[in-house]
This record gives sequence, structure tokens and C-alpha cells, in this order.
Amino acid sequence: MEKGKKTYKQSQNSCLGKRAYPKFSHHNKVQLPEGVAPFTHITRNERSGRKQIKKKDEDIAVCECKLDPCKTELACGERCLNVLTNTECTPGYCPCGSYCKNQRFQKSEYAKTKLFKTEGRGWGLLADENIQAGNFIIEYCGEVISSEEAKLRSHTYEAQGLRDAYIISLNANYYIDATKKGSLGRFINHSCQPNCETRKWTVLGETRVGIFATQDISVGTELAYDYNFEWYGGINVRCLCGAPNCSIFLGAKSQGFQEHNHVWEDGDDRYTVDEFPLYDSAEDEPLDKVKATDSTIRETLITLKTGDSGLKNNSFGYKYKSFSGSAGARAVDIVKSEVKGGQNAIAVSGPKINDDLNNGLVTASAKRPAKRIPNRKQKLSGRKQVNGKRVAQLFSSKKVQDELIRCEEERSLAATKLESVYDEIRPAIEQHERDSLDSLPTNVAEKWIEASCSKLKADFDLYFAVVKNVVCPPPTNEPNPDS
Ligand SMILES: C[S@@+](CC[C@H](N)C(=O)[O-])C[C@H]1O[C@@H](n2cnc3c(N)ncnc32)[C@H](O)[C@@H]1O
Repeated sequence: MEKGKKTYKQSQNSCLGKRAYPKFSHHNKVQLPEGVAPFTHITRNERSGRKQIKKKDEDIAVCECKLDPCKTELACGERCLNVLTNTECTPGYCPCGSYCKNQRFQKSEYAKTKLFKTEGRGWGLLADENIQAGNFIIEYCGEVISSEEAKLRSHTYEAQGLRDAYIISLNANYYIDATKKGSLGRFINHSCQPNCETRKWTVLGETRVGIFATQDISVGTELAYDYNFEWYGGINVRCLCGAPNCSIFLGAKSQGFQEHNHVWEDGDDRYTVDEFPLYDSAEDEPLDKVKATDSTIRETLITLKTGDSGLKNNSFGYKYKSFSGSAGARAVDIVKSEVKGGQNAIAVSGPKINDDLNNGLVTASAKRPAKRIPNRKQKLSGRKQVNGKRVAQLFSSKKVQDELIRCEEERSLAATKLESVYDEIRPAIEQHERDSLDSLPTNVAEKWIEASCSKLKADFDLYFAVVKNVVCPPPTNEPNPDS
């Protein structure tokens, strides 16, 4: 793929007519059937307080497609280098000019769809034309928010009694919330036997989520994708997709599901839990059963398993209002759950891990996602390490002591270098996280890898020297350098 190519001038040819770029409004009006709760229709994600990033010329991916003037419908098709890497072509840079077919998100080239009322699952979206497998159906648009904001909003929506959840994950740190602003993609329901899926595309440097057909879909068929891995928040909802392989709950394997506590509500099939087991999606192990004994306060007994959250005990049980546990108990603050009979108001329930242990995040599964580079410094400084200088004192041989002290000094140099690289690349990492990009620039990643490898090597050299001198101590008749 050629980078940094300047604006392509379309060759004049009799097959080509003049074509201007259409203008697209990001707030296209749509006709909604009566009864649909109001929301603002948008066809482009909104990122509050953030400007569109202007990519440098050399960072723009330009494909190598050659426009066949007599077959313009094939411009930037499935073999386009950008299409193969889920990247949209950039207007003004694509060799196929305005004939480029790889700007579907930018031009909102959606399939025809229609809203309809489902039985028990609220509104749904159906295909209003035949859709071929692989085709782009619609973008999942909404407000791009941080994970902290997603948690906060999710709790607020629950507390407000909103039944339908519209927050999906964009990447490790960002989410798309289509609750108040979104495209019609927000109406696509979940199915354990889906006919479409979400895919991430890079569009003008930003990650966007599209819904694509995974099979041929005939007109009138409901569109559905599997919420697992993408879905965040909301109370646990019993899945009514009706598929034979139904996994019982929506998004049961998603990160949001794992990090949440949930209660069910009477009077709605989706919220009725009789003897359904609750699965810890982190490990696919059945937890203790959820009991619905009382219509006002439900008692839940859940076993929490701690991962690297800082809690020493591996598990502790708790009940609303009472819990048992030792090391973790101090940090657990039980929040009352009240389901008001008849009304749809739900106060969010669950254990609150105190700030000092878990940044105040409400979580039902202490199995944390892998930490990314920005958290690395905290880990580096907090980890208990062997001190080479102190170990050296345990050896009587001066030669061994010197060797270990040298290794320790090298290790401490490597650690300092790693910390300073961290400080140097931190702005680049933060910028990338703010821009919702999944990968770091190569030079940043390389610096980090190099410093990490040096530190690992220094660690290894020290440990190796200790082990070597324990297993094969030097002969005791070594000359005493002081004599
Ligand atoms: C993204 S919204 C989908 C549109 C929603 N049905 C509506 O009326 O706005 C997700 C919500 O739809 C409902 N839902 C989606 N799929 C479902 C399913 N298979 N079973 C039960 N409820 C479902 C749940 O309430 C879920 O929180």
C-alpha cells in the first residue's frame, strides 16, 4: 500500500461523466413508527469536545486500485488493499476518485431496513430488501465515551428504569452509547443464531463499527447479531431469541456483563428468572444460583473470584446486607438493591470495590482485563523484586558478590530507562487512546519493546547469576583480594 500519495487527478475518459461528492448530513431525518421512544438520529459518531483528527499525508493509506473507466462499478472492490484491511479510502487520495466504492461509512451507504415491533424484545430492525452475505448493512452510531463514562451512564440508565441497553464497546477504552443519539443500528436485537455481525473499520483514522450480513438475508427477515463481546451494561436480560443454542442471557460473555451486577424485574419475561443459573462469563463456571424470593428485595449470593485486583483471598461470598470474607471484606461495600413492585425503577445493586483497591469501579467479576501500557508504571514500581545487592551479601565469595552487585546495577539502570521511556511515550499512548485507535505507532511500540526487553534481560542475568552461584559455587580457595 502506498503511503503519502498526493491527490489523484482523474484521467479524462469518455466512459466517465462528471461527478461531485454528495454532501451528507450527519443528522438525517428518519421516519419513526409511532411508539418508538424519541432519540436523535445521527449517521456519524459524536465525540464530545474532540475535533476530527486530520491525518498527515504520509499516514493516509492509499490503495493501488486502477480505475477501469468502463467498469466503474468495480472501483475499490473486494481486492482493494484498503478493503482487505478494513480501512475506508480517503476522498481526494483514492486512485478511483469519486467512483471509489470503499467509502460506505462515510457516505452512509446503508441497506434498506425497517423498524418493526417484536414480541417481547421491544423494537427490532428487519431487512427491507434482499441483502447479500458480506454486505454492509448499517453503522452502529452513537456518542463515543470513555469506559468510566460508560459505567456511569449505564448505572444512571438503570436507575432511570431504561430497559433497553444501547452501549457497545468500541475498543478497550471506549464505548459507543446510542441511547440518546444513534443510527437505526441501535434497534438491531441480539440472537444466539445471528444473521449479521459487527465489524470494526478504520474511517479517516477513526475506528467505527458497522453491521454486516454474515449470510444472505431475504427481505422481511429480522436482522440480529450476537451481542457477546460488544454489549455493555444494562441489567441482565433473559434472551428471547428462541435459538436452540440460546445462551440464556444477553451478552453473557461480554466484558460489560462480567463487570456488572444485575437484578431482574417482575412482570416482564425478559427479567423473570426462575431457576436459571448465572454463569461467570470470565471462566464459564456456574456460580451460585440467583434467587428471587421477595418482590421488593432480592437476595443474591454470588461468589466473587479475585484476579489481580489486589485482594489476597481468592474468593468470598456475600449477600445483600451481609457478607463473609476476610481480606476482601474490608473493601467491599454492599449496595442495596430495591426493585419497586409494579414500577420499572431499579436501583443498581452490587458489590462496590473501594477506590484504593479498584479505582472505585463497580464490578461483579474481579477478573480484570489485561493491563495496557499506561498502567505499566504502577505495576513496575509496585512489584516485589529480588534485590541483587542484598542477595550478594548471602554469598561469602567476593567474586560472586561483585558479580551480583554488577547485575543489580545493570538491572536498576534498565528499570530507570524503562520508566523514562514510559514517560516519553505516554503522551503518544494517551493520544491514541483518546482517538480510539487500537494500535500504537510503530516507533512508540518499538521503543517500549526495546526498553522492556533490556529490563527483562537484566532481570534474567541477575537471576541466572544467583542460580548459577548456588548450583555451582566457585571454589572456596579463591585468593582473598584484600590480603
Ligand atoms: C440495542 S437495543 C435493541 C433495540 C430494542 N429492542 C429497542 O426496542 O430499542 C438492546 C435491547 O433490546 C432488548 N433485546 C435485544 N435482543 C433481545 C433478545 N434476544 N431477547 C430479549 N431482549 C432483547 C434488550 O432489552 C436489550 O437491552
